[in-house]
Amino acid sequence: MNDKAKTGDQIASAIEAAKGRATVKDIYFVACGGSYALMLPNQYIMDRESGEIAGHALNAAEFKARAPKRLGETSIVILCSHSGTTPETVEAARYAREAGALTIALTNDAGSPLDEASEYTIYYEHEPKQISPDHSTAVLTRLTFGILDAREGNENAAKVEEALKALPSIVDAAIKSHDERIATFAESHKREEVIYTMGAGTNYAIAYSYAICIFQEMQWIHSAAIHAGEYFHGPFEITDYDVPFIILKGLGASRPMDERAIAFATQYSDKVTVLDSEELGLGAIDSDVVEYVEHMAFGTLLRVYSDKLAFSRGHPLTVRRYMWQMEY
Ligand SMILES: O=P(O)(O)OC[C@H]1O[C@](O)(CO)[C@@H](O)[C@@H]1O
Repeated sequence: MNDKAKTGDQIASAIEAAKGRATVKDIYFVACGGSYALMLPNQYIMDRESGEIAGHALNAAEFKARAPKRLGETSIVILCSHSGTTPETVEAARYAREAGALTIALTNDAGSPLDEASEYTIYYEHEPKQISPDHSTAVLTRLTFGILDAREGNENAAKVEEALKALPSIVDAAIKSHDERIATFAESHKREEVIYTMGAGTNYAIAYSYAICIFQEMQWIHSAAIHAGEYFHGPFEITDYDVPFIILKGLGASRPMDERAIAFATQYSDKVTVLDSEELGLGAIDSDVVEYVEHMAFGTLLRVYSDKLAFSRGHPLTVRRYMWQMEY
């Protein structure tokens, strides 16, 4: 169990360090797999909220291979690895630190190689079927807004803190209200060989992590995350009456993209599962910031969906053929 007071202090220390830098031009959000997916909404936040600092979310190996020319003392590199051991992420931390960047790591494991390699570390809580301000994705959002506020002043930072406090009860209620739908989804999809996911804005991150971590990695179901705006530029050709999709409908700036994709997909496929932020109760969150937190509600709810699906398929979420079983 994580010490919540400690997480708050660690976030504050990292923000203080970011404030202390003479100039900050870039924040690189660097990780692999599920932890990389957590980074994507933060690039979105930087694009929407920062007038001075550019945000870049990158896979850790890509970050090092790309060797951004601007990387240096004007950079903050935020890394995340749940285990703290993913070699590419640890290596990225070392590389960024050597380049003079401020390195801030998020991990669930104190004393891990990532912790050792980074200047600042923030430990987070982990309970996939719940959300709280101390869960990884919320901690990252607090850090991003904290840095934004410290460097530029940000009028949405306080609203985000409030939204994160309101989120747990909204999500718990949404999970309860989906009880029957979760069971129906699991039974009706247990023999599917392919399930696509779709989203836009911050919710694309959830579509992506669900496709690569839940369907491909943990269920060995073929999948791909389709950006709702990109759907009409190739992927919609695979739509058919028997092709399943999960589509996330947000309340943010991307909602029209979601609506367009849902209208088309539901016309030609009989197997579209739509999760709507509004219907989940996210309408109660301040409309200025709902798009920065709604992906957390989708992520938590979908994790409950995957538990039930895994049970119906008789394929536990913990089984791997290759990951952690061999050299790769
Ligand atoms: O660096 P982390 O967060 O420990 O991730 C390790 C692995 O866990 C996952 O995020 C999910 O199992 C994978 O995508 C990744 O390879």
